[in-house]
Amino acid sequence: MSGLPNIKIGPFKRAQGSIVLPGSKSISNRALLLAALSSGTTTLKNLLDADDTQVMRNALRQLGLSVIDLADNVCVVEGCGGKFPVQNADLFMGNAGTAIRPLTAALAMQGGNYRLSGVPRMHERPIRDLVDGLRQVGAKIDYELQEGYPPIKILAADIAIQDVVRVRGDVSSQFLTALLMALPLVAKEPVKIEVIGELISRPYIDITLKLMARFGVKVACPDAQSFVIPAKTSDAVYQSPGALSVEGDASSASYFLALGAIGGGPVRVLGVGSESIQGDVAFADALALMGAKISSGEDWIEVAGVRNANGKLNGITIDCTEIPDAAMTLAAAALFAEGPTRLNNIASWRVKETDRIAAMAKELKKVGAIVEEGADYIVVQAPKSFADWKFPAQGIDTYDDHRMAMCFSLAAFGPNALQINDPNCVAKTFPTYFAEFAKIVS
Ligand SMILES: O=C(O)C1=C[C@@H](OP(=O)(O)O)[C@@H](O)[C@H](O)C1
Ligand SMILES: C=C(OP(=O)(O)O)C(=O)O
Repeated sequence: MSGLPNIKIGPFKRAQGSIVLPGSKSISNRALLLAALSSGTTTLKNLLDADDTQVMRNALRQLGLSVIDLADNVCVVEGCGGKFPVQNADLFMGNAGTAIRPLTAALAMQGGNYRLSGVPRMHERPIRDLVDGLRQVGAKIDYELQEGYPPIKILAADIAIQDVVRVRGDVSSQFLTALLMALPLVAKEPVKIEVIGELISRPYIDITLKLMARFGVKVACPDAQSFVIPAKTSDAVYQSPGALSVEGDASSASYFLALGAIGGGPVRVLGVGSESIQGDVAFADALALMGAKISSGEDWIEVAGVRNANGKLNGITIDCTEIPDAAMTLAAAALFAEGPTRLNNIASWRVKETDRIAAMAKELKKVGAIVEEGADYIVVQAPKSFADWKFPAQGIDTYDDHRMAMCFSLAAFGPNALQINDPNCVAKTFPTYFAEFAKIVS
């Protein structure tokens, strides 16, 4: 599909089948970094092969690590025991938040000189709260173009660990994740990280803590806003667990689960289920609230149509602060619901791959939905009947946002075929999305 300007899909009526999910982006990039920082060799299984995890792998290789890709998404990482072999590097981070933010923090602990940059949109995505946190322990970081945004330069500095490091958590949880993973490298004494104000996207912090524990570092959480990192007892803080299997991606699952509701199902996703450590599995609960028939096991979730006799979902009002990514799928599923769907607490959408609230609103209107947007919410009302759907002759624009492309594949269950522009942007987290989609729709 590489480079295709657009694809035309649908109209479809049925979705049925099962899909083996690619590995979780969030777990893959954390596991790669922790494996690199640990002592010992780690064999990562079911690692996500996509743009976001390739930029992390390439950066680690540039930093002097051995990161070897084997067949079947197995990757072997030779840990460096906390000190990267290369102390000067210019690293390209694409548009991967889970790469640039944690790496910035880890690099700031190294005493070397590094530059991190990305695609133009990355240079519009905030990093100030992380830089402010790192400066509290003596890190020297300069903004190259615009204050508060990449590209950034990390300059060699002596890190002087403090008892308490404060960080804001209301723009992105990735800043806290980055500090949590990096500060153990230098914590001669226990360090408390205090979150100032609201902490959004909390389930991603739980992923961070669970993975750190797998690599031998246990963080205490005396209250919801405080995290205590233990004092290091040896130079190599992180210990390789030997092998680590990456779960399927719960955000990627959301598109197929929604298809199982609007296309009758059953559609089963394999790789995430009741045992998942990812917050986005809660998408299934939101879909159940909309009237979908859901069942699940340890590592699978299935959707078999909807409970309503008319075959439609119900509109709901829901707080999305814990499922920022899968929440986009709810906005698209709302095209097949009776009554409005209101998604609250989604301000962070505005600083992700694109301004997702604006992009969603604009494209949903193109197919005939009635949409209201606010600073931190969106309300989506489906076209009243099939006759009220509009046909966007120029297609649906995707804004270089993988989730826009994947969400709008759902809209091919309306009355018209649909053109999706620049579908290849799914490569950020799910390069084979449209091939997998084609296998289950008719
Ligand atoms: O830590 C992570 O793996 C992520 C955290 C979330 O970002 P925010 O914390 O910025 O909401 C999420 O949207 C992103 O896709 C992955
Ligand atoms: C927000 C996302 O990505 P990132 O990790 O770049 O923040 C996303 O995948 O939806």
